[in-house]
Amino acid sequence: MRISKLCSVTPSRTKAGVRKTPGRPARPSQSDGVDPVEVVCRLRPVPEGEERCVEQLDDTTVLVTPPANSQAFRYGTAKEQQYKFGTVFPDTATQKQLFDAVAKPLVRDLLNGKNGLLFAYGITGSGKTHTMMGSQQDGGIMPRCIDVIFNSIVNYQARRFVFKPDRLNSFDVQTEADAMLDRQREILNTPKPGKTPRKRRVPPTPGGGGGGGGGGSGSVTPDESDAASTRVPEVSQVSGLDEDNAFAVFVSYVEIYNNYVYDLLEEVAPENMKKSLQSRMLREDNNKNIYVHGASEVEVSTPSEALDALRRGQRRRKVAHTTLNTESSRSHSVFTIRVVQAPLDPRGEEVLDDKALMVVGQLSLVDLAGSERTNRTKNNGDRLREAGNINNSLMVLRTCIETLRENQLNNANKMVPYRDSRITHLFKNYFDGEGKVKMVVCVNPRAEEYDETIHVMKFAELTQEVVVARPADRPLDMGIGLTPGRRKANQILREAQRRLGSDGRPSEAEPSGGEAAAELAPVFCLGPVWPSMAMTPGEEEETVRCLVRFLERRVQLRATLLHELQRQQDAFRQLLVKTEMEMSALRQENAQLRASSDGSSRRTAALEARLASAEAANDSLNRRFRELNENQAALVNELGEKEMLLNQEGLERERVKQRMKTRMQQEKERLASDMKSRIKMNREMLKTEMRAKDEKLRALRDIINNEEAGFAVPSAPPAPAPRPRPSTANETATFRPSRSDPRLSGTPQPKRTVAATTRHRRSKSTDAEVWLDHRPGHVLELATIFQPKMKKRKSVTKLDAKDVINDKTSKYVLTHQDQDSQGEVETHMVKGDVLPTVGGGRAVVFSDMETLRLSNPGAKRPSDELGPGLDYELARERCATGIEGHAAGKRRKT
Ligand SMILES: Nc1ncnc2c1ncn2[C@@H]1O[C@H](COP(=O)(O)OP(=O)(O)OP(=O)(O)O)[C@@H](O)[C@H]1O
Repeated sequence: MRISKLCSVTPSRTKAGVRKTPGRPARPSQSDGVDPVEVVCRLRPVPEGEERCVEQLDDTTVLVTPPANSQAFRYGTAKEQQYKFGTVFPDTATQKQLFDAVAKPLVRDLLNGKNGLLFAYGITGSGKTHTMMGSQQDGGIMPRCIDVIFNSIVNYQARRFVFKPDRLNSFDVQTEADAMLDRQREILNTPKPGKTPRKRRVPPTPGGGGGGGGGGSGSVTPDESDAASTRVPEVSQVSGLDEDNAFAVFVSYVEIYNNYVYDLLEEVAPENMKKSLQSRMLREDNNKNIYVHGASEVEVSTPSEALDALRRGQRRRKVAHTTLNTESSRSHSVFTIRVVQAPLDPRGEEVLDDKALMVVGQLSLVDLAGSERTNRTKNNGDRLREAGNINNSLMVLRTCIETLRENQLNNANKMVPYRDSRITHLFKNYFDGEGKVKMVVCVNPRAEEYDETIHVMKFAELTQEVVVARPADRPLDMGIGLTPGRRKANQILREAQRRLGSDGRPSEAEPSGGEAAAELAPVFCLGPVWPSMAMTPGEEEETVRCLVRFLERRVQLRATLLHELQRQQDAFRQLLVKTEMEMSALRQENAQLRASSDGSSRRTAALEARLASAEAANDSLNRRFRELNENQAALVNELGEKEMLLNQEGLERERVKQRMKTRMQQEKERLASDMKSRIKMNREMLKTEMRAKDEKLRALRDIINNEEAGFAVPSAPPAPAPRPRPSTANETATFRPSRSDPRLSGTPQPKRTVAATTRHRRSKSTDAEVWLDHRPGHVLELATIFQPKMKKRKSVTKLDAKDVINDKTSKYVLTHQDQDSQGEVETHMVKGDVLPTVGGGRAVVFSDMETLRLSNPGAKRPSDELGPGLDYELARERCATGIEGHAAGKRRKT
């Protein structure tokens, strides 16, 4: 039901001096058939010395000051703010004061057949449970409501099981016989005290009403019963109830945990106690009221039975420990009290069996779970999921309230998302105008709680701006023509019958039959009390006249009553006849309907079963969906983390690469410079070696020249040694011995009369060659495999001119032995061609030198110094340098 009217601002909301939130709309007045949601604020005590952020300014206003360590203060968005509520209860306010002001009017409404919703809202640890439950000695709203209800209906309670829930959110009236059967069944089903030693029945409280029968749910543990005995009950009551009605009280207790509804009063066998409860569905009854389908509704006849049910449910509530509050409620709990009343029959004896005459009032007392920040409570796993669900359902509650307010302000018809959360879905009827809504905002004034308290304050203030339609008064007097005072008349009659003996006379024990008659008088009286009949002399006539008048009035009244009786009897008879006729028609119709109803029932049962399985499937899909969502969120987080790691690794790899590059570059440069210096050193060594060898050759030439006096070999002055030049790969590959080197040939260069014999030429005339093998001094015979090949030769130790100057000798070889740098014997064979000179002489032109050397392969040779890592280019260069150094065409045999 949409509330379209908005009304003027109430004076209390526009009090001077109060800084209001800008743009706040006017609050509707109550004269429009609507009531605003009543919001009161309760501050909880703060330990001495702790910093506060909430102060009470007056009965309706609080001042919220941001502390320096709050987020809002840090972001610079904080400022002092005043909030106004219906009433502000200071931290010294008692439970009774709060109950009288807030909950008692709702109990009055309940007993008059109206609905009410009261919920406690606030952050974790702000005192919601304390406000709703309280302690044994100082009960909160819930136990006080129970006490006041029973205090008020104690004399008008229906017998147990007369009203029976029909499991479709309504009640049936049973006949006294059926109710008695149920009572007997209950007694039989109640465990015997001997079988359950840890539990015992609570004796009914004195004056506990005419319930009789005792409750099956009334068993408590000794501890609880002790606690009950120390309980201080609320003694007040509500007056003005219809005494001719019979009342019964039913309680149900459900919790909404992770957006599932559980029945906290579900009968569970002790062995199954630890199994989790089955979740329940929310359904709409015939009157479009939302209710928890299949939730247990327990009839309670005494406050202790009701409190026992409350405690039983609380034991099952999911209470988890968080770091904020050691006993924090992790679920929303809804304790619902339903009071059923129906008129007694004309005799004042039994309840009229007519559903239309029945009136049911409902009061829902809700302890919401605390809103909390997950990072502050360090929740994880299940607790984190709980926190998410709690915050989500509270968020939906806020959204519903905001949408309602918006609709009412703008006369719009936006859909209110009641169904987004179970808690709002369950409250839908209240906001649609089926009852009064009140909210107790519990506030913990500690400065630490500022950031969350401010959200609670804003929401609470906003809630006050929502109005709900005032429920129409339900006619408790059904206008069915029943005589008022039936209950009392019946009681008196019963009392009189009890006092009268079986013979209809007053029993001996009774003081007098007259007293009973006197008590009956007010009920069956035909007029005022009899006038005095004492005959005072002189006033007899007057007395008689007065008596006559009295009797005439009485006779007249009697006649009127008789006439009325006759009229009523006639009307009744006609009604009976008519009813009888209708009854027979109805019977026929009933038979037809029953037949079709059976079919419908079967179809309904099948549909119900399908619905149940669909709901179960839907439930599990929802659960799965939620799990998948959670998994997805977790995976997304994980992915993000992994991507971050990858990025970091990439960066690290780049850094290492860069470092390696730099090091490689440095190493390369170092090696290059190292190599250069080594090469330089080797070159120097080779040059030195070459110089030494040149020296030796020169010495050899000198020897030869000296030994062969008269041997006319013109010798040219030694030419300057050619400057070593850097060799190239090509030069190495196309190695040509420098036969023209004047240092070796000893041929006079300027004349150039004789061409040096080439090896090529030599090979062609090998057979014709006659060698002059010159071995001066002692030559060691070496076991070399390679031996000079000289087919024709003449060996001499001392050279004679005629050995050379003849026509036969064409080749000359000088064998010379030496010691190399390793101490090995090196045999040098300096070869030359014996060529005729133009003067008719003979000249030896040195063209080749062969070196025979034996060396130990294990011994270290100078070339090894180059090391294993010697670069090919470097080796080649070094060889080339060596060859270049041996400009005389030296060949090495090893
Ligand atoms: N008005 C008060 N007077 C004295 N003590 C109080 C008051 N309000 C709260 N407390 C104490 O503060 C503590 C926390 O209160 P309570 O459990 O009621 O918080 P809560 O809002 O229900 O928390 P949660 O949402 O976690 O269930 C309890 O020990 C309670 O006794």
